[in-house]
Amino acid sequence: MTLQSNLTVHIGSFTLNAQVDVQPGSTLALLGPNGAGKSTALRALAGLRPLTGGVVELGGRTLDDPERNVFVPPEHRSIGVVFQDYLLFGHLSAVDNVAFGLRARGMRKREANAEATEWLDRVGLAQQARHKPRQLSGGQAQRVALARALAIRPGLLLLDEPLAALDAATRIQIRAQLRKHLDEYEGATVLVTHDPLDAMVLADQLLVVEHGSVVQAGPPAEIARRPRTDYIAALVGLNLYRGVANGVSIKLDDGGVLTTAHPMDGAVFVTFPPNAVSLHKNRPEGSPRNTWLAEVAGIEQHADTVRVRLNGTPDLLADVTTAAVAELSLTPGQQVWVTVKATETHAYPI
Ligand SMILES: Nc1ncnc2c1ncn2[C@@H]1O[C@H](COP(=O)(O)OP(=O)(O)OP(=O)(O)O)[C@@H](O)[C@H]1O
Repeated sequence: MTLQSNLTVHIGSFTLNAQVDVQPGSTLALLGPNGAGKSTALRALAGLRPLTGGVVELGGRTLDDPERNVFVPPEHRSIGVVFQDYLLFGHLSAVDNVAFGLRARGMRKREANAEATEWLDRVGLAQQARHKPRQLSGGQAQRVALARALAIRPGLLLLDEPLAALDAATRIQIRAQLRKHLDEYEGATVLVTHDPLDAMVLADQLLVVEHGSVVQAGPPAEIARRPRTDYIAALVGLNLYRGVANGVSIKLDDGGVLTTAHPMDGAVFVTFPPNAVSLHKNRPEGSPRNTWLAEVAGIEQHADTVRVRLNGTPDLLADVTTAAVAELSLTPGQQVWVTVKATETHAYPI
């Protein structure tokens, strides 16, 4: 079913305002920092938090419209949910958990059990059908919850941080399986995450929410290539600036000038990846056009690179090797020369 919604929710001083539309067979990820309003959006769609304003329509049916006094309670919406806070019923076996929604919708016990068993088989848990939730691993419980949500053949599937509680190895495995189930699922899916990798792997569309508002929407690759806020740029690991282009020269709004390879005019965003930055003790000779002096503000060790935060005009992130850190004997407070080739920068209109 197609989801069309315009969500306005007030909670105390917080306001969520977001348009969330998803086509059948498609997955939209809501991505954003803590407290942005992602879970609030999901709860509003599920009917667990009534709208203050706006509308929720699923398959042409109005589920919530405060202006017209329409509110369909959660159990009467064709919506399957996998939420962290009520993953499974502890006293029911895996198969009874999956059968629960079918029974609640009037299916006879034997039929519901047969369907539930099929669903458990589909998520690879036929052997665990009689297990209680406490006898399941985190990953298994997650799959039972997914089977329970899908068993009712909902028009809309809502997943709140479906992989957050899993350890790193299980996460990779469950992420791939979830992708497969979402590919097979014919309804619309809305997924909440603050892990960009989950969003990139699982979703066809991203909606980035900050402070209760949508700051960017589009396909994941497009958002990664053209981030519009610092949060998104940091998430996808890019340096991002706003400025005004005059040919290949871009005067940055917060100070500094960058040279880019392709001439442009007017207000632009300009980005370059941290691994395109070189650091030097002395001003390099015959260096690229983008050369400036900056001060090391922080050094963080990542898997196989070191991310260096630098204050300058402009500030930036640089990814360098451990060897380079040692060679430059980088320490916070130290001054270094920064270079970025014009061909490594990417500018696009605002
Ligand atoms: N029951 C509540 N009472 C008061 N404030 C609330 C309540 N639920 C949410 N909020 C506030 O609403 C805002 C949005 O919260 P929400 O849980 O939707 O964010 P989120 O993006 O899902 O964050 P997280 O990633 O931390 O789960 C926050 O500022 C939060 O403090």
